[in-house]
Amino acid sequence: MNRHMDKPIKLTEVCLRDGSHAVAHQFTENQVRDVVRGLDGAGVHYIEVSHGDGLGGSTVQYGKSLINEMKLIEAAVDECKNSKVAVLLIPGIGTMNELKQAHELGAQLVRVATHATEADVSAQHIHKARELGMEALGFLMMSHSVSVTTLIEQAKLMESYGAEAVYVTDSAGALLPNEVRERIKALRQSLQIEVGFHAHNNLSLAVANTITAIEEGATRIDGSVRCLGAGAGNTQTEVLAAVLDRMGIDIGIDLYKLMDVAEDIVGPLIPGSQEIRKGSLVLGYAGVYSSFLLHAERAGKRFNVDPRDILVELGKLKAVGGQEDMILDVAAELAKNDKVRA
Ligand SMILES: C[C@H](O)CC(=O)C(=O)O
Ligand SMILES: [Mn+2]
Repeated sequence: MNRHMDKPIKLTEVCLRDGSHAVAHQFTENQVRDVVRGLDGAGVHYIEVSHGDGLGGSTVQYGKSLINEMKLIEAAVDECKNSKVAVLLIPGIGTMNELKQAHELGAQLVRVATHATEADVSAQHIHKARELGMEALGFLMMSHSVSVTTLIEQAKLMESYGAEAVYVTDSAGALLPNEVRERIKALRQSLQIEVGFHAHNNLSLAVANTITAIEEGATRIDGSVRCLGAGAGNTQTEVLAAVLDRMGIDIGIDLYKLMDVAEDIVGPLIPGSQEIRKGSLVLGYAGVYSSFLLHAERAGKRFNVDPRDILVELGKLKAVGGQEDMILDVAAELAKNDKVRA
């Protein structure tokens, strides 16, 4: 363990939840079963399964799932021998009903996600999860967009509701290593509970930022094999596992087995490529919610405008998760302005 760590690192694999954005929520039950079997065999601690926008996300606004997420959660639980199944819930998108259903199907942990200034809406879901006997963690999205002081205030609210950890969630992949360091350090100094970190790789900093977070004492860490996640994806789990191994930090995962899952099972599911391309780079550069990428690309085609212009505008407007409808408005407005100029 490193000098700041008082607990072992617990890894949550998010390729079946954050990665749901990258496959437009089209995972099949067999795909989920295969991935979970592989991850469980490699010793991954938690495997998150839900629609990309969390429980209840299958809507016209966020994208319809091919298969009902409850069926996928049930299948994942069925495949796990040691790993625990986690779910994500954004209050208002997911409700108590979905939380109870996921729990009855065997999900053992929920991450209650709110925008970084809206922690107060997580109270009842955190309480409910604890009452059900689930682990309940807070997830402060778009953490780059608020001051450290605000982040501390919001994290403390989640702690007061009973959260057992709070994550600095870099939804836009916009945080620089020094900004990760100051956020994790501040939360570690201000909270009694564990601190977590969730990265996106839009500026190619996900592994470096995750290591920085660990150095500052974060013990709840997210990764996605082959970077399968929104935008340029998350911290590539198998790469992180190799780096941690080189650093002498044992997280109890079989590196070769994890590499094989990445190569043989998850790789073939990836529709495009998770390399950093102009769209995902602009997400990190302009500080835009990573799951907006595919929506912006579609809107760009529909209105014949450059998706980068849409994303930059959304960054200026400080759009937050849940405001996906703004993407079409912005694209339509840009198209109108282009016509006026022409
Ligand atoms: C619902 C989002 O996709 C949650 C997340 O993974 C993030 O904000 O990043
Ligand atoms: Mn994410």
